[in-house]
Amino acid sequence: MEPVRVGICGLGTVGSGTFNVLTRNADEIARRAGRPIVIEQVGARRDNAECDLTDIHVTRDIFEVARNPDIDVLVELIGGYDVARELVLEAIRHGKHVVTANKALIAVHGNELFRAAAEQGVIVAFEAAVAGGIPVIKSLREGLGANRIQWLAGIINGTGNYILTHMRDEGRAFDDVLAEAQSLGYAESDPTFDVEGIDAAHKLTILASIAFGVPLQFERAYTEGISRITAEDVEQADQLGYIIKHLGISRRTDEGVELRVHPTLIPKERLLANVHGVKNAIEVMGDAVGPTLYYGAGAGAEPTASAVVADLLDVARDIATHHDYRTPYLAFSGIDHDDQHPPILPMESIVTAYYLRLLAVDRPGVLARVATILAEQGVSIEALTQKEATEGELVPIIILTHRTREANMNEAIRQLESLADVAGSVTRIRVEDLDDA
Ligand SMILES: NC(=O)C1=CN([C@@H]2O[C@H](COP(=O)(O)OP(=O)(O)OC[C@H]3O[C@@H](n4cnc5c(N)ncnc54)[C@H](O)[C@@H]3O)[C@@H](O)[C@H]2O)C=CC1
Ligand SMILES: N[C@@H](CC=O)C(=O)O
Ligand code: NA
Repeated sequence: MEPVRVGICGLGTVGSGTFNVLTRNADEIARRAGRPIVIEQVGARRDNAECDLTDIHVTRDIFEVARNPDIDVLVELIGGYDVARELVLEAIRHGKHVVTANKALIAVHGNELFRAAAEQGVIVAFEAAVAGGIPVIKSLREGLGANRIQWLAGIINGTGNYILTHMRDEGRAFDDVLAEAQSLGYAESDPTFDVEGIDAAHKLTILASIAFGVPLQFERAYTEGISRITAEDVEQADQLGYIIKHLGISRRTDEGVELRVHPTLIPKERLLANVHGVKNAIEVMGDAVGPTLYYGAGAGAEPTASAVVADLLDVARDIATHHDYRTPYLAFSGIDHDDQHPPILPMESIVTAYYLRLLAVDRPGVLARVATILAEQGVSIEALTQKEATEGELVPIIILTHRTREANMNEAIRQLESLADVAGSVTRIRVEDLDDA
């Protein structure tokens, strides 16, 4: 059969990994695809010493790749929103299939890109965009197709999990571990995307669309990062039998779909509590299959390349299939035209348990006043501990609550912070038992 001709744009961490995996495993990949997958052209600002570019047609103009009549598939690995969007739209206009690892692009511009691709009848594949090498998109979109998905929760940022793991286990400083994650090629070009939860929210947006059949709505995701987690909270969580992980959570309720990314206390014995370093894991609950877990490297050159090349194999197999008979981009047919899909819920309406830490003046009646405020908001307390005074006259109070509405918790925290007995702000970390697992 005719080879599939690939143009790779961007030769950084993932671009070089993709180049090398495709080259090294060319024979194995050709046997799987039933035809060779060949690198016809590379678009890169500069060569990369990791890649042997002898005999490769290299251009400094990535748009030349998008317009090259000898290219069947453009692989977009430059990252970012705007140029990547232009590049992919240009490739689609020229009838090319597209493979991308760019979650920012798919989460923010995906609805537009899929419309354009459907009009041209071309594939846009993006397995590498969520959880790097873990084939979670394929699993959700195809393997779990029989199920009504109930919820999914995952560690979906490798850099963030790497930082949390090494800070906790080695007592190292945040900035020091972040620099290491950057040097290993895990971090985004703007690492605030990793540490402030934006990258995880991009990925969760994509997972939720595929799980629940809703259009991509990144702007509705609640996003909170790991930069404010303190060693003290890690220690308190540990004493209570929990570990703090940065989770993306999406859940179907009677009212709509939750879409939230935030640090979360989870019981130490849960599988997700034991996912460390750059590893990612996503737990998916289906009504028929029950809980399933997907685990592996969430970032890095060759793990991510593994997903990019798997998408190229899918393109090679599906290239001759009419667009109407291919798997839909987001797993459900006609998401765009279907206004029956559930809404994304505002954060105020979610229901979860909470860990609270506050500093109070050590005088009679303080605990009663704290408990009264919580009770008036309908928040019931599971455990309350008053610690030894650490800061002058101030004592830390740690509270675990039962499940309650976020709006009630917001009001309770507002009132607690306005008490004369309470110093500074109240730390709030959500608690999930993931108890169907
Ligand atoms: N690094 C990782 O572990 C993972 C990265 N991704 C995604 O893969 C994509 C690429 O990420 P990395 O390889 O880590 O980034 P990178 O910064 O290492 O590589 C990007 C490359 O694209 C080149 N580039 C950017 N704009 C260009 C232009 N206009 N013309 C020519 N070259 C251009 C840059 O010079 C750079 O070499 C991003 O969308 C990222 O979010 C996804 C999963 C994992
Ligand atoms: N920066 C991302 C890369 C993979 O998506 C991460 O750390 O997870
Ligand atoms: Na993946």
